[in-house]
Amino acid sequence: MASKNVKQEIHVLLVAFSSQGHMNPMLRLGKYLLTKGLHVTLATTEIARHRMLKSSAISPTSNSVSGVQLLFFSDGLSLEYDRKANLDYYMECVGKFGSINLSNLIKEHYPVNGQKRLSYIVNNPFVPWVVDVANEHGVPCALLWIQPCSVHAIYYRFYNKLNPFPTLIDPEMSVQLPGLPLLLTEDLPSFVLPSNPFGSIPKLFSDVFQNMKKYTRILGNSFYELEKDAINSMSDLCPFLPIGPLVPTSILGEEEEEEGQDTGVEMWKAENSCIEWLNKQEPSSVIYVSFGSLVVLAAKQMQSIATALRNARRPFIWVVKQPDTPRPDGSGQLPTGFLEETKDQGLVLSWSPQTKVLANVALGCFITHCGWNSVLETIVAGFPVIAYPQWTDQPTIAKLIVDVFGKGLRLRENKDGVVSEQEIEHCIREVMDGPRSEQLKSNAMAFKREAAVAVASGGSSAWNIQLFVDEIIAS
Ligand SMILES: O=c1ccn([C@@H]2O[C@H](COP(=O)(O)OP(=O)(O)O[C@H]3O[C@H](CO)[C@@H](O)[C@H](O)[C@H]3O)[C@@H](O)[C@H]2O)c(=O)[nH]1
Repeated sequence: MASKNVKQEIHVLLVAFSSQGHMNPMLRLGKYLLTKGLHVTLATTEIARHRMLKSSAISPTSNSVSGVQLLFFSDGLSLEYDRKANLDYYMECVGKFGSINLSNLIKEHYPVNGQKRLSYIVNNPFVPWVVDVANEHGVPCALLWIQPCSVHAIYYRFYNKLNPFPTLIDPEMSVQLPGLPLLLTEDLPSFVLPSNPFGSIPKLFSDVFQNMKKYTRILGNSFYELEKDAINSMSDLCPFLPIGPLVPTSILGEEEEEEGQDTGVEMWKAENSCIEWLNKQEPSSVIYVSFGSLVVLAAKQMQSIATALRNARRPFIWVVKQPDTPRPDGSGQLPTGFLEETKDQGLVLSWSPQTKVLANVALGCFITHCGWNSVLETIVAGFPVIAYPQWTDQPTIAKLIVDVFGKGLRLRENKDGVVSEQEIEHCIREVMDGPRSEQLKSNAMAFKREAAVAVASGGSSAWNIQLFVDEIIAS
């Protein structure tokens, strides 16, 4: 009883960049910490609050999700400012104003001589300045790395100049790093390549990876059995503590939470009626296509996906998220007539309840941009994927899917930079019922079982979370 009272006085502050794919793993970590009796608050920028109110993920009077308290601070920009179109300036403002405003928030909510003592801060890599704010307040800070450990291992070696990376300008180059398969240019995270147009991200990562020592722990949204070679390869350099997969409890096969409280936030309103439609489809028959929250595909690419889906003559769900501002070049738009031609075959949604879709037995395969949350969700759900990576960590994740996890195929672009309809149709056939289908499905099922073991009591991730909780309590 005495130890429970001690735990109840321990407050942990999680700080995340405001996108859905960044906040959700943090919230799921927060939920684990809550179950251990800690008090947990998640802080992010005001723009997230604005989007969550719009999608009804929170109400104007609520200040918590799944028991995790929410706090918001300003990034110094107006809510209307087009952050996506000005990424470099946006990142600069988040760092400059976010650090001042977060520091003030900490002073206000955890006053030095007050009742609430802030014991620990956890931030994600896209708000790296948080570790300095934590130091300023004398609070230990851990990093939650929200991409694969393999990507962490590449960046760590690249930004600390530990391994000879050949001239990255050479399109024929390859790099062999410990614990990883041979990586070609097409397999590397786009931010290390000279073609990367966003100056702010390499600068941000360079700071993060040269300053890993500021953190007490590097936690990771992965699990040991999934990336053991990469995780082992980092043990002497910068130990990585995998505590994932941080996915909703419903897809993990644990108890369902209340509607809308599945340990996550929804920045866009999901079209839940698709579940009823899915329930009417044959098992393992449906192709699910989604490219996450950020990617907008070129008009030609939309055309070839549309043709491939129509020709595949299988049921499908395609998430086509409308860009915030319509593009005059037609990117992100469905070809004319597609909806009418396929109305008896499939559904096009502007946003899906993805984790519920992936948990449905009707799902056969997922054509994905390889966002790490989506890929972890398919690992837990246990079916194969078709990888069409676009940027950032996605090329490396596609490489892992094909060559390390052995649970999917990668779409190849033609010389015009487009994946043809024939290529998409071919991969769909291969994954659904081609000669390699059984092996891909069996590998996918094996990782599903391993993921379930990792998070269950006594499993590798459950063990690591307890280790971290013990460190927080002892701090
Ligand atoms: O219709 C949809 C589509 C997606 N999702 C959810 O949205 C999240 C998307 O996350 P992710 O798959 O990681 O994609 P992004 O939002 O694109 O994620 C960004 O952040 C990830 C973590 O850093 C990186 O791995 C990606 O490359 C980067 O694009 C997932 O949880 C999905 O379940 C839905 O609920 N409905």
